[in-house]
This record gives sequence, C-alpha cells and structure tokens, in this order.
Amino acid sequence: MTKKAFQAESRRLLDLMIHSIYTHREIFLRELISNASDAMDKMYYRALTDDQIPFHKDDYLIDIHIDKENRSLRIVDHGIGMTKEELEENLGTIAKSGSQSFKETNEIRDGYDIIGQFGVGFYSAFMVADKVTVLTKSPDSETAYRWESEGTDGYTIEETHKDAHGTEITLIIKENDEEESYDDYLENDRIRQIIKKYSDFIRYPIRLEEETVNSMVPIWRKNKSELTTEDYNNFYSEKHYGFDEPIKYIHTNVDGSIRYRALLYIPESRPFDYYTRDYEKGLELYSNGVLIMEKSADLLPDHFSFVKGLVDSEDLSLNISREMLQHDRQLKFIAKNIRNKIKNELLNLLNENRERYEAFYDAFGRQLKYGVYTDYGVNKEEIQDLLLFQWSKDKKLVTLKEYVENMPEDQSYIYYAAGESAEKIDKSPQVEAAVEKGYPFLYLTEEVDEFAINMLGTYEEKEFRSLAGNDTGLESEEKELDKDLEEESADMLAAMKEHLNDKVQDVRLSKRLRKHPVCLIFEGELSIEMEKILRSMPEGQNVAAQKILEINPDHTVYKSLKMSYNNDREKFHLYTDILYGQALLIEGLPMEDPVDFADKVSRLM
Ligand SMILES: Nc1ncnc2c1ncn2[C@@H]1O[C@H](COP(=O)(O)OP(=O)(O)OP(=O)(O)O)[C@@H](O)[C@H]1O
Repeated sequence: MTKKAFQAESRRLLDLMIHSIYTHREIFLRELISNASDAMDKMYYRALTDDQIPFHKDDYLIDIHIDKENRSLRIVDHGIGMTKEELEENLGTIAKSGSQSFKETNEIRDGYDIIGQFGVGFYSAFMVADKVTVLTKSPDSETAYRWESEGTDGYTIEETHKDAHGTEITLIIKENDEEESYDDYLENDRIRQIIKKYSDFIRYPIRLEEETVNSMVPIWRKNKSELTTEDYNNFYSEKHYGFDEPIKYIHTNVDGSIRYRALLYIPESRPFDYYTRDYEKGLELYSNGVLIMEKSADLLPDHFSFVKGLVDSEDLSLNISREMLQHDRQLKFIAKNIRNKIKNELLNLLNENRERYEAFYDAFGRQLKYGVYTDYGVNKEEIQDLLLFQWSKDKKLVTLKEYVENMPEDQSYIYYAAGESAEKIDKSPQVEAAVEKGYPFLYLTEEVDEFAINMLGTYEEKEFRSLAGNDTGLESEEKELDKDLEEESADMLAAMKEHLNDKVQDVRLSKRLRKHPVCLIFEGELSIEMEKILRSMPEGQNVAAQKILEINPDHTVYKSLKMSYNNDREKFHLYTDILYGQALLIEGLPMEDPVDFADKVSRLM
C-alpha cells in the first residue's frame, strides 16, 4: 500500500483548515453530519430516478457511535458512498466538492437541501482527530475502499469489503492538551449537545448509540395550519428564548428571489440584562436547516432588539467556514423584510389587543423611544406609530394618532410636559394655562421621552410644543398684559436679572401663570428636564438650559416685590433670591446653596 501525498496546495490548505478557518472545533461534527446527509440526499435522488435501485426508507439514517476505550468516534451513513475515483477526487484534493458537482450535473436547485459546496468541511475532522478513516462503498462498485490519513503527511487508499453502500467515518480523537479537552468529544452528553445545536433539523434521524437525537423537521418548515399556539410556545421555551410566554409569534415563509423562512417572537418580559451592555441582540441564522450563526445581529435593528427567533434561508452565499456570509446583500434584503414584518405585526397587536400591546410596551417601550432618538432620527417614521404616552385627558396611554384625533378644533400643537410623574406635572405652574383651556397634553416621565419627542419634531404636521417652553403657542388664550404694567416693571425686571447675574437668561412678566407666583421656563432646544437628565450623566456636567424666570403680575407677591424695589433694595434682593429659589424647587433643580436659601426664608419671617 503506497501513501499518496496531498497536493501541495492541499497541504497548505489543510494546515490552514486545522488551525485557522474555524473558530469552534466542535463544528467538525456538523460538517461530517452534513456530508452524511448530503450523501443520503444523493442516494435518495438516485433511488427516485433509477428503477434498478431499491428504496428502503428505514435505511436513511445517520448513526453515531462512541468508543471511549479506543478513543474513537464513528459516523455511519447509508448514503451514496464513493468509488475509488471519487475518493481520490474528493478526499485527495482539498477544496474539491463532489456535492457541488453533483448539484451542477443534476441541475438541482429546488427540493434537495444539499449542503456541501466548498470541499473543505471534511478536513475539519483533523481539528479534533489524529487519524481519520473513511470506509466507503458506492452502489456503482462491487468493492469497498478504506481511505486513511493522519493529516498533512498524506493518505492511503486500500480495497476492502463492505456489505451495503454508504460511508463510515472513524475519528481517533486527540489526547487532551493545555488548550482543549478533547476527551469531551468522547462524551455522550457533549456529542448530543453538539448535534442538537447545529444539526437538529437535518432531515434524517441522527442516532447516538441507537437513540434518535434530532428533531428533524424544524417547526418553521411546517405549515402554519398544522401548528398550534402551544407548539410555538413550546419551541420558544425549548430554545431558551425566555422563561415567559411570548406575547406574539410571527411565522413567515417568503418565496421570492431570495427565499427564507422566519420564526420570530415578541417576548412578554424584559430579560434582566436588557438595558445593559451585556445584552446581545440577534436572530439565529440557518442555511438549509443547519445552524450558521447563533446571533446574527445584522438581522435586527436596535429598536427591535427584543425580538427573538430565527431565519432559515437556502439562498445565502456562505463563506468557507460558514461562520460568515460572503455577500450581505441577501442578509440585508431579509433584514429589511423582517423589520417591516415586525412593525406591521406590532401595529396589528396595538389595534387588535390593546391590553397585550400595553404589556409589551411596558417591557420594551423605552427601547422604541431610544430608537426614535438614535442615529439622528433616521428610523423615527418607522417607529412613531408604535409609541404610547400617558396623557392628561384620562391618564391612560394614547398613541400620537389618538392624541391628534382628539385635539379640540382650535388647538394647533401637540402639547407635552416633562417631569418625574403625572402627579408632579399636574401641580406644576407651567401646565395651568393648558388645563384652563381644556387642551390635553402628554406626560413625559421617562428620561428618553423629551429627547425622542424633540427628534420627532412634528406628527402629522402638528408640531410638538413643551408647556414649559418659551413659546407655547397658547398666546391667544394667554392673558393680555397691560402695556403700562410692562413699561413700569421693565426697570425692576432688569434689576432682578442683574442681581441673579448669569443664573437666568431673562426675567419676564408671565402671561401663563394663574395661581402660582413664579416659574422657570426654557428657551431654545434644551429643556430644563433635559438638562437634569444630561447632568446626571458622566459627560453632561456642563450642559445648561437657557432659563427664564417668569413672575405673575397678578399675584400679591408681585406687589411686595414692586414695593421693595422702590423703597428697600436690600429687601428687593432678598425677595428676588427667594423667588428664584422657589422656582428651582418647583422644577426639582438643585439649589447651589440650600443653607443660604433657608436663612433667607427665616429672615423674611
Ligand atoms: N459521507 C460521505 N459520503 C459520500 N461522499 C462524501 C461523504 N463525505 C464527503 N464526501 C464527498 O467528499 C466531498 C468533499 O467533502 P467536504 O466536506 O470536504 O466538502 P463539501 O461537503 O463538498 O463542501 P463544504 O466544504 O461546503 O462542506 C463531498 O463533496 C462529497 O462528494
């Protein structure tokens, strides 16, 4: 028996193969099982197209045996096997794929799920084995052959006997070293786990020591009509997508220029690490039922990062290790479709089952709002109709559409007020005018809210306006200020501003206040609430909203202020400080010197 060397290129390729193509050694089993499955597909095809060949359905299975003592792992199939020439061709030359040629000569595209295409997968066995033996027989040959190799130094082929067509591959597993515990590949549980992980949906039974391990027909390849909600929910928990019951599942089968199936879930509860850096979004990606990627992040936009599930497509162009895709054109196409689908399904849920939608929103609404705000708002239109906010009309949650539909006819803007809670906002002086007018407003109580609303800018051509902003657009309903009053107070207001130095941009008479003596409002992009949020972040220490102190000229406080301005400057400064302090307190803003403020209040008493 002579030993043949691998071709020079093959040798280098084999070395590369063993050391660098794959990240995970465990995938060798996926590759060998995929080959066995391919071989049986080919046999099946032959049996269907050739009357001479009998068809025994029960033969179509893959057996895996572990022999710990001899450190061997054996994969047995009843597929098409290989003739001597085929052995030379396929296993003597790396990067020669018999499966690819089979598909080409038989012009197979649909119906058969042949996986192999690069002609390298087989050699991944050398990542875990010192020696690989292939015993194989083709239905076209009387003789069987044994191919044997210990890796880079070459291989031998000899004649032997085997009863039935098919292939048996025996790996002699390496001894443990510092990096890897190869013994694991001789453990029943570990092998079962690898089969489940990568090859669960191979269409033939995979038996480990006589027991079938794989589920074979993946649920997503079944017809929707055959499946119940319970089936879907079981799959969700089997896959460990979550411990909850999903709020909704989405099962689609797209048969266009790029074919794929997707099974997606919207969880009910938020994973504990959802809003942390540790949370990884992504969907499982299968190619013909074989797992390619556990978390393909590119399949989901960030605002739908809560979605769990998988995509299976036969039209992906994989790279050689099957760890990446060669072109992401297909993936982009699928991602775009999926994203539309998720959006539409969420809208359906919103319209058909408000209670369930609100439960979903409670868990993941914040992520949608982040989605509006991030990337300069590129996704805002996609998301805006999925948003809910509590509003002042009945304290329940409304969509923006519902808000706009319920606006009184003479109301021009969508109003909102930001604060810690609806109760606190209701007590704030800024909302008085809108309440009096009967205009509803949104309560923005989460940190991201006002940033998201600002990013939206408008909804159905209606502008958003903050009730704490300088220009509420409520002018027509605001009190008309007496011209004389404005003139006579001008000096005093200027003196207040000067006394408060750079703490406020301006001091003005208020048109909006009804019962309260003072309030702070903001001018420009950044609101006072936003300032508070940004200041709580590590890099936001120096941001400041442009604040304006408004004084209610109808309040008795105004008269005292005026009097002090005319008669007692020291008192006037005291009053000014106290009013400013009050306005800060109402806004929940920190006071620079609380002791000083308390002293001033005592002095007054
Ligand atoms: N169990 C088997 N039965 C019959 N033929 C096989 C078997 N295993 C491998 N072969 C043949 O050897 C060829 C090379 O296998 P290999 O796993 O290296 O590549 P592949 O499956 O064609 O492609 P890929 O690298 O994409 O997996 C296969 O195309 C097939 O013709």
